[in-house]
Amino acid sequence: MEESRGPPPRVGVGVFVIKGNKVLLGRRRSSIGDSTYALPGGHLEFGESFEDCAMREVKEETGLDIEKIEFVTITNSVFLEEPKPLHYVTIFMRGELVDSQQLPQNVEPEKCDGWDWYNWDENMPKPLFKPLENLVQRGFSPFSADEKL
Ligand SMILES: CC(C)CCOP(=O)(O)OP(=O)(O)O
Ligand SMILES: [Mg+2]
Ligand SMILES: [Mg+2]
Ligand SMILES: [Mg+2]
Repeated sequence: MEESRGPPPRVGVGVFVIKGNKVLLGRRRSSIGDSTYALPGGHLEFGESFEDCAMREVKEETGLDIEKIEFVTITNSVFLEEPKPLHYVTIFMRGELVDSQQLPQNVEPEKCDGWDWYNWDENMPKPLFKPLENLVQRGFSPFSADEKL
């Protein structure tokens, strides 16, 4: 049995907040993926559904209220370049603004440099957070996803 080279995998939830043909991204300030561009999202907490976690994390981080939340895809990401090795399974969800005019707020400036809207398939900011880069590498689009849990 191979000895463990890091802590047990944890579960993250990343949320594609969709506005027209754009998605919301922010540059992380974190021990994990510092200075990389990521979706709003975070750790799945005890007893939470994927939908509840998506709604909570988006609200906590951007102040946005989202609806029509659905599963889109999943990644299995091992972080070996971080200060300590980490392993995350990330559940990706998609949601739409309840109020299409609502503006994102940078509610946790200690964790994020700020939020902005980007076209998914062109001029994406770099570098992307590893789980998101994994999706780009495999040609994923949140606009055409039809993967089901
Ligand atoms: C590392 C990632 C895949 C899961 C955790 O995301 P996060 O660091 O944004 O976590 P929180 O928003 O819960 O602080
Ligand atoms: Mg969070
Ligand atoms: Mg987060
Ligand atoms: Mg959290």
